[in-house]
Amino acid sequence: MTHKPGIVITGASGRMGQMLIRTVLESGKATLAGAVEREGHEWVGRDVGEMMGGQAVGVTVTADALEAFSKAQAVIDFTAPEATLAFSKLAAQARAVHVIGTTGMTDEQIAQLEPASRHAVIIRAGNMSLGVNLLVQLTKKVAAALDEDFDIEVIEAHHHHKVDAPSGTALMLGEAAAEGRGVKLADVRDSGRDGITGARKRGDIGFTAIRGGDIVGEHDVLFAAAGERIVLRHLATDRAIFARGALKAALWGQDKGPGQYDMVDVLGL
Ligand SMILES: NC(=O)c1ccc[n+]([C@@H]2O[C@H](COP(=O)([O-])OP(=O)(O)OC[C@H]3O[C@@H](n4cnc5c(N)ncnc54)[C@H](O)[C@@H]3O)[C@@H](O)[C@H]2O)c1
Ligand SMILES: O=C(O)C1=N[C@H](C(=O)O)CCC1
Repeated sequence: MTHKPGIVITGASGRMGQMLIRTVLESGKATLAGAVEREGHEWVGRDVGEMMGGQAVGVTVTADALEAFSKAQAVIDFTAPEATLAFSKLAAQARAVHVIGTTGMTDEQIAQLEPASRHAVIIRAGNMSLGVNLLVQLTKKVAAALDEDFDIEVIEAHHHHKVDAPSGTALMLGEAAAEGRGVKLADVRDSGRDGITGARKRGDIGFTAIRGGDIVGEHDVLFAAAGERIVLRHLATDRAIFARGALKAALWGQDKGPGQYDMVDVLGL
């Protein structure tokens, strides 16, 4: 690729925002076309490189997302559900590829992305890493091979700042397990056990969320039967894996037609 797409990073000061900015700047495959933060945020009006504690990079953080998007070919967005919905409309207006890493969106919010996807490419995944997307495929296969004698539990662990549970990744894994079993996750989902819950219901898919310290992201899919257990596990130790996946998605989306895609499309899994 000779032309390097310009990429805007939203939520520039966030854990993922800063990792994405570093990843784009170091990639040699894209340019940093903008950095967006909330109105009133202390980084707005300042050079993003300096705010990250390094050299100036010539990109001033702005709260004017549409202005930034209109100068870019892609937007990488790891923020919060309400912000992502607003950004989807603006990215579509600017005809920029919108890569969405934000988790915790409700089904209603996800449905609201549809109008934007008629005009622009949207690539959304609760986890952008190669490893997790492979694990999703494995989970589907294992669930399809086993019957309900195997209880399926998804156990996830994240840092203490995380605001949504179960994690987006846990839900991807739960969806994959449900698909493998030929059921709808909504019909068998069991999250947040507490108190006298009664015995586990056969066929349910359970979720457990651990929050603590600086855990980047850990996911187990447990298949537990009488006398044996299978555990499929992914451990993330560096947020760079998510940022690399998101950049790959932004580049992949450049020659695609409007619509909604995920990392399985991007990675060809
Ligand atoms: N899909 C993946 O691979 C993946 C990986 C890691 C994190 N995530 C998700 O990414 C999201 C962000 O995670 P984080 O750890 O970086 O959180 P964070 O709290 O560190 O960062 C979020 C940033 O978004 C900014 N923001 C919020 N509303 C905004 C708005 N309206 N305009 C501009 N900026 C706004 C905040 O100011 C903050 O800087 C979460 O939903 C998380 O679950 C997804
Ligand atoms: O740090 C987070 O927040 C993460 N969120 C994603 C999720 O909800 O699964 C991916 C892992 C890190």
